[in-house]
Amino acid sequence: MLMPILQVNSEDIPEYAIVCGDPKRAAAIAAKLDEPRELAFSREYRSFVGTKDGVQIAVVSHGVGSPGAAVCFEELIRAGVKTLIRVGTAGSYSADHPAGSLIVSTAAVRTDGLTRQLVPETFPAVADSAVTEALYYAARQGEGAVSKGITVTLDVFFNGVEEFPHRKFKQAGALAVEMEISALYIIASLRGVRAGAIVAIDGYADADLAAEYDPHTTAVADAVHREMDAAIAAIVALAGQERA
Ligand SMILES: O=P(O)(O)O[C@H]1O[C@H](CO)[C@@H](O)[C@H]1O
Ligand SMILES: O=c1cc[nH]c(=O)[nH]1
Repeated sequence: MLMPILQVNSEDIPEYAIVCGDPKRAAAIAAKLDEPRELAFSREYRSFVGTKDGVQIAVVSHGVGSPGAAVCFEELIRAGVKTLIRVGTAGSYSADHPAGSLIVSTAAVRTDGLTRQLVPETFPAVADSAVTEALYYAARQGEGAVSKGITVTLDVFFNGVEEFPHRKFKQAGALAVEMEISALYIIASLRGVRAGAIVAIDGYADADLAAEYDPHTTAVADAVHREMDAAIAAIVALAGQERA
């Protein structure tokens, strides 16, 4: 069956998928797989499939923001994906997590517009525990700092006249902010599949992003490569657990 927006055939989509915002990052992740094959490039959604240690993995970009990303997650699940891992970037809430460090997201604050139109506001956006543990273990095999904790999903990147909500979420224990994980966790829960996410810190959330945002430093690029490797290794480990 052809997925109308991703333009991929369900026959080509395996049970495991890595998703990320940037189509170029999707190509870089696919290049780490054996025999990668591009399936489609439709709108912001660039789709590949390849294998690692005999496990078939799809890699698909979802663009920026929860509504567009939700379309990607929904079509992948309809096509047969049972485990999704997001490999993203995020702004840090503290000097404990500087640019170049990694955070595995255990749950997401739902400061997005999409998920409140899917489930009640009291419903939590939580990662699958097995996926989270596999990601955290795999990430710690690489060099560099890795933490796990709550992340915030927000629709706003460049602020307007309203205050960002970062101060109160930091005080409550959140570690970083990005733009799609709550959608991933809520949709995974709704559709009965499992999901997890890892993000590379690319700066501080309370910086003036319009003036200072630079996700193209060597430290960030290295962290993105470490999180790509961690996601692939986590999927190979999860597939091994399922076979056992
Ligand atoms: O690096 P990605 O995966 O795109 O993630 C983050 O970067 C984008 C903002 O620049 C948003 O999509 C945010 O969630
Ligand atoms: O949403 C995002 C993503 C990366 N960095 C940020 O500061 N915010």
